[in-house]
Amino acid sequence: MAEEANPFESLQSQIDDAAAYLEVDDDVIERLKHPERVLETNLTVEMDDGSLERFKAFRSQFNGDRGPYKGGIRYHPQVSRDEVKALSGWMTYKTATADIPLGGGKGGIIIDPADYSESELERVTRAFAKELRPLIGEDRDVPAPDVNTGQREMNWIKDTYETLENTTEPGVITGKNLASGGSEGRVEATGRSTVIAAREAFDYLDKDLEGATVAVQGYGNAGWIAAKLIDEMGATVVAASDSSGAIYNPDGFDPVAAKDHKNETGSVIGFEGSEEELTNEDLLTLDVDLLIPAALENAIDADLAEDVEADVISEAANGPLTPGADEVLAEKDVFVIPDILANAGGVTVSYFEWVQNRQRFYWTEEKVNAELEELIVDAFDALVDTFETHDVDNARIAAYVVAIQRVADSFEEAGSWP
Ligand SMILES: NC(=O)C1=CN([C@@H]2O[C@H](COP(=O)(O)OP(=O)(O)OC[C@H]3O[C@@H](n4cnc5c(N)ncnc54)[C@H](O)[C@@H]3O)[C@@H](O)[C@H]2O)C=CC1
Ligand SMILES: O=C(O)CCC(=O)C(=O)O
Repeated sequence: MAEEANPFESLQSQIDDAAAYLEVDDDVIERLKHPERVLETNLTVEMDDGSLERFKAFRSQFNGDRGPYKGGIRYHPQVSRDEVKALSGWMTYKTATADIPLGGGKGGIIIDPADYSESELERVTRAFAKELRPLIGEDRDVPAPDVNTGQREMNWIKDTYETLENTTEPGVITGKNLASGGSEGRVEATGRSTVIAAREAFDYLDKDLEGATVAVQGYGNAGWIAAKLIDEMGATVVAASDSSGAIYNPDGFDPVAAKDHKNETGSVIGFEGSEEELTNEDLLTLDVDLLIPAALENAIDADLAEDVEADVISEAANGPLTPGADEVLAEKDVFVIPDILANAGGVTVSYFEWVQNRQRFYWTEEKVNAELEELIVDAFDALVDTFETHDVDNARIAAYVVAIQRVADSFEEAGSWP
């Protein structure tokens, strides 16, 4: 029977796996397995035809021991309270892995944006921003983009917040466009860290990235940029997918042309550089050197993991492997670079954006990318160091050992229980 993974339970089991290697008090570990608070709200919004529609929305503030809560806002029909809680926990351990002074949060609205006009989406977003207003702020909680949200939504949230607060506070949200106080390099940052981490893993495993074959599941912000950058590093992108299916060419294709095709038609399907169309499942089990899951949670469960043939997986998505898949892949010696490191580029450049907003002093793209490179390489080195010294089963556990220790240290150094 296929493994049914609740993302929040997956997060908690990842924490338990790592806690076994740590000398952190059980009560502190238990605290670090739950969000500090979760907002659940209903947005009632007027549609273009004058009718009213209700949307359930959430914001989970998981942990603020190391700094303001930080994490994206997702628009998707499958958003749920448990998914948002899990994503906010993963943010907590991601900011700790990258060693940036932020906590973890996440938000989401249960909505399929494809069903709504731009003006309806603007009203939904501004309604959510009103509900978020008492919770967010540059020193409290700083949202950002995630699945199906981007600069447009971030600009609306910033504008609503600043209007209601009668202030200018661009650091209340990141992932804005440049004219609204965004950072150079933020759009590319998630894909960039995914490939920097892959490059470091290939180096660590003594594998050649030049000519290595790559499959990318999900061709949105994270996936397509990862495809473009890994191609620039000399690897060959042979497969890509989106929610309509997958394209494949064993000789490789131009990832930018595939993206242009998706922009024009709405999907990678039908791209002229493809030799064959595959199902999404076929893509995940291709015999490639590197697999980049860049869509949603639970893409690979224990059953499917048995058929995975990639040597290295770099998780651009959050939570793409179930705990059962992790076990199977560890037994098969597949090197999995966990999401909390591989996709940490997004929040790291969000951190740079927040720093620039607060200083009102903006960096060049070269500076952003150089600082990002340094933090991701340092995080990878810390992971490898723990992977080797603690004799853990997989790289995810190593990343959590490092991250949980950092969060626990902040909590314990701040004082005692209330
Ligand atoms: N945008 C960001 O800055 C960050 C995103 N992430 C994670 O990366 C993942 C993707 O996010 P974005 O690229 O921002 O979203 P996006 O909305 O730009 O793109 C998502 C892509 O996944 C595809 N997709 C959906 N279901 C699929 C399926 N079953 N099989 C194949 N493709 C499927 C969609 O068609 C779309 O191309 C998510 O897990 C997100 O949490 C992580 C860190 C930061
Ligand atoms: O940029 C950010 O603050 C968070 C991005 C995000 O939601 C993620 O890393 O999953």
